[in-house]
Amino acid sequence: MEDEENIEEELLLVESQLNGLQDKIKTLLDQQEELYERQAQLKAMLEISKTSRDASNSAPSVALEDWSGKFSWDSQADDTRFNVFGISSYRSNQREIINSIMSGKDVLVIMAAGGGKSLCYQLPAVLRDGITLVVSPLLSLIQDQVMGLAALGIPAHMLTSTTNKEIEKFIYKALEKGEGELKILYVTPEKISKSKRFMSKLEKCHHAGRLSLVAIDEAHCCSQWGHDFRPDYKNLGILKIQFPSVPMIALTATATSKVQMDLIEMLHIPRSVKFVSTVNRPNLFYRVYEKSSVGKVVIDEIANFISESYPNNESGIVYCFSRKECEQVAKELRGRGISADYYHADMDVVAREKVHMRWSKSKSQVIVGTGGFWNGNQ
Ligand SMILES: Nc1ncnc2c1ncn2[C@@H]1O[C@H](COP(=O)(O)OP(=O)(O)OP(=O)(O)O)[C@@H](O)[C@H]1O
Repeated sequence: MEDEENIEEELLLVESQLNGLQDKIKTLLDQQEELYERQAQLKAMLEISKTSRDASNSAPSVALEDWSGKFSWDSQADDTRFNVFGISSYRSNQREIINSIMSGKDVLVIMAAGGGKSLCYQLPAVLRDGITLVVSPLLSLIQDQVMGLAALGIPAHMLTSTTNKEIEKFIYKALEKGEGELKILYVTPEKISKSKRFMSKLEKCHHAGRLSLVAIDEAHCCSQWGHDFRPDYKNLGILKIQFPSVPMIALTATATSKVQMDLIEMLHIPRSVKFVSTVNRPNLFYRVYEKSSVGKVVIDEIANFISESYPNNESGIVYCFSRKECEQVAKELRGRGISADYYHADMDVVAREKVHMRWSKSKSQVIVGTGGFWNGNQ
């Protein structure tokens, strides 16, 4: 009897010790989880910090000053800049980039959005004999560029799924036979990867010595490490393989050193001269507002923010996560008197074009879009 009591007593003691241990184990496991989480955060921070240091430390492969000296085309370039493009002076790196292309180099340009990348290939396109091929990912952007160039009197066309037969015929004749006036031809990457007919005409153009320059806009789309990888961009390497003597310029606003290395490899431009301009844009700032949990209130707040902060109908973009949300938010904003259109990947090309055109001509104030609208519309 006494034995049993002793055993029970000890059992209670062991159980209480076990409970104590369980608590300690739980605390330790919680601690371990927290440490793992912090370890992952610190590793990610280190990776980001290294990547951005590499990007800012990576000096151009040829000293900048080598490209800012005197060149035989200086006066012609100045004349074209001023009298054709209406630009009174170059911005940072533009002249050097233009000089390196005019010298026949391949060039990689990393320049902030709105920094003036287009001039870097459009001006050499005008100066050099022959046709410049520009690959750009978005139809609406291409349309803007072609309209802008036409307004400057520069013969530019686009060959895309929306191009009519007559223009297509004109472009093919210009490529194949050098007939008609064509200086800059815009295509989407699909044209390069999917149209054998186009590639054969381009080959003929090159063979006749009329392909003067290849420009790859939004070049970060080549890399699957970039934020906007496009499978068709992966095939653009064919251009350097087929036309090795034609200088190539790859332009982007955002590329980590990993993306830069990737796109240099994919486009086959290992000797490219690299120009990195600052991505610091002091005119941009973030402001964070607490979001209400009530959907209607959120829309009211967005609508109030737009009408109070932008009373003169200045244009802007509202981003949403899903396509359905874009449509709903645009509708709600319209209901509150704000001219808003939605834009997302489920819409067909014509509908997207229409929205982009309305927005660029200030016929609608706000685009409600998914991330896809960001590309090229910064
Ligand atoms: N040297 C310059 N002086 C004044 N304006 C310029 C100069 N270079 C370019 N611009 C103007 O700056 C604007 C932005 O240029 P551009 O569209 O080429 O920028 P971007 O770098 O291609 O931007 P994004 O990445 O958004 O496509 C255009 O209106 C262009 O005419």
